[in-house]
Amino acid sequence: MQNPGRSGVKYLSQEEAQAIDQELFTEYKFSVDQLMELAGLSCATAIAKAYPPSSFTKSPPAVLIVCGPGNNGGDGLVCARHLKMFGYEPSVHYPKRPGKALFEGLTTQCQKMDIPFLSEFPSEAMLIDELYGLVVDAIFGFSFKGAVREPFSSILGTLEQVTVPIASIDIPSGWDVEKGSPDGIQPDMLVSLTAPKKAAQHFAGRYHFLGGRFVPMALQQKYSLNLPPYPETDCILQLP
Ligand SMILES: NC(=O)C1=CN([C@@H]2O[C@H](COP(=O)(O)OP(=O)(O)OC[C@H]3O[C@@H](n4cnc5c(N)ncnc54)[C@H](OP(=O)(O)O)[C@@H]3O)[C@@H](O)[C@H]2O)[C@H](O)CC1
Ligand SMILES: [K+]
Repeated sequence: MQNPGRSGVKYLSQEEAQAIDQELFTEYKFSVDQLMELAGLSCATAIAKAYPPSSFTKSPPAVLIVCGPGNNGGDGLVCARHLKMFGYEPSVHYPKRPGKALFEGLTTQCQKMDIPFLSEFPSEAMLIDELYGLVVDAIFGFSFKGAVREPFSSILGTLEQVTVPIASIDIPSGWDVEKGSPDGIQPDMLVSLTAPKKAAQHFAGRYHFLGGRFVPMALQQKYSLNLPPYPETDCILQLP
């Protein structure tokens, strides 16, 4: 087996993560909506496990979800909807919206569930700490490359200074997908989808979960993912 992580699970290169993603769509005929729903539900479930509403210092448990322009941002919108169902009070910042029906639909669903969309990102980290007990980072996933462009570089600059925990979906945003980023945001939680990416080896937060229990066994074997067994019917699994 190549490149096994601490739990024996394989840590994927950017190219492998994108190849598996493509294969799920082209060969296995999943639709993006299907996998995004399962990915977002996994993230909300992991959050509820690590940060139950009772652990928040303020009630209602307010969560700020920052969504980026790609599918990672879509996972964030799905996560926001499920968090609301779980009793949290999510607010979304979604500054760069792709003009696609999938994302418009997810946005409408959130709006109709009274999830506010903030037009401006709070400029001060202190303000975020005062208003929210958790930040969900759904800005970039495994397709991120190069230097961060605006408006996300300012947003990530602010997030580097917040003291409330950050939960990152799939990759801590701004991190090189393989090498990580010692100067970037340092999330308290990482939910790796399908399988962890190489950057996850630099994750030093408290909670690393695996989510997205949708990879057929033949595909797991083709890429030697060596995924640990999920407990019973759970959609998430905590990695050591
Ligand atoms: N198989 C799975 O596990 C599934 C995972 N899902 C989630 O999807 C993401 C990957 O989604 P993808 O759309 O391929 O990419 P990203 O969300 O990472 O982001 C792409 C957008 O980001 C912009 N981008 C890239 N680099 C930069 C940068 N340096 N600065 C600013 N913006 C950047 C890019 O913009 P362009 O201008 O280049 O077009 C893209 O718009 C995966 O990580 C999971 O979270 C699926 O939901 C389900 C299947
Ligand atoms: K992310």
